[in-house]
Amino acid sequence: MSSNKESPLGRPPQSPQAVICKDASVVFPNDVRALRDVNLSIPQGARIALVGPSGCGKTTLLRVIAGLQTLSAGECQRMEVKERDKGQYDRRRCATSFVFQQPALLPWATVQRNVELPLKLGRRGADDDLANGQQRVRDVLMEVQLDDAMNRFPHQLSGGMKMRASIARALVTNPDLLLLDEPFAALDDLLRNQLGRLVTKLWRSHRFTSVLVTHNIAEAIQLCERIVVMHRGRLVTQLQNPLREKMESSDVRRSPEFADFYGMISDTLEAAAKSDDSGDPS
Ligand SMILES: Nc1ncnc2c1ncn2[C@@H]1O[C@H](COP(=O)(O)OP(=O)(O)OP(=O)(O)O)[C@@H](O)[C@H]1O
Repeated sequence: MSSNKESPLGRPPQSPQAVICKDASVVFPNDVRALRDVNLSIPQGARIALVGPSGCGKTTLLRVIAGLQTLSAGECQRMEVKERDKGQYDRRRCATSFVFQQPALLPWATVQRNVELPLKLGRRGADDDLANGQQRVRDVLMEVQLDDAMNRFPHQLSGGMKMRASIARALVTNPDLLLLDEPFAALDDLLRNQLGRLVTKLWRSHRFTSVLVTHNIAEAIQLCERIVVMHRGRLVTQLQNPLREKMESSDVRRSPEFADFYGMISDTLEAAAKSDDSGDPS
């Protein structure tokens, strides 16, 4: 018997895991084993980072979590969301949005048109009336501080502005799950930090579950409560971020705890790489 009473937000109070992967494996047709028996649970509202060397399977795991990649074995479940829509309770699959390294904005459309695109394409948006959708676009552009640039075209934006437009486009559908695949890798450190702070601010107000793929250990520590270290398709270890209470403070990077945790992650990565050198076939 279920005790799923809806919370005031219209979501069930007891559905703690947003994603559960059990023994998930992916073998591509060219026999590359991109994921091997991955077991991963992601609580609702958590922020998880996937780190590891190039080719270790981070993007493949992200695609599995999104439901875009078929598994060769095992399973991956995403939460079902129950929410009130026009007076009726409706079950739907969790809404997922992606942010990629390339903002991939349509060059012939203004920022406003780019951001409203998912509402036009998606089922959820189609249910909204036009006025609501347009208000939502304005709200989200305000949140990413692009409201003044809504009538500009992508070629009239800086790299950081393009990325903010891409983040706005991901958030306009109010996703339950936000998947970020090296979103800031092409940007300089200053912009990377600014956008990291923006994503944290947006997480505070929207409370989506997020999974970040990054090669940047410092970024993983500043943006995520749990760091998942991968190597050759396996989860090597999952580390709880001991700095999670302080990770938003601007001087956290100068603290000894930051250096310790950074060192622990890079030691784990190095140890995994050494196991390759020693001929460990796993
Ligand atoms: N569609 C595909 N067909 C065949 N092999 C693939 C495919 N996609 C990925 N691979 C291989 O699967 C492995 C994992 O790739 P994946 O992109 O998940 O790694 P990654 O950790 O995200 O790498 P990077 O950090 O370089 O982006 C790699 O060996 C890659 O070459």
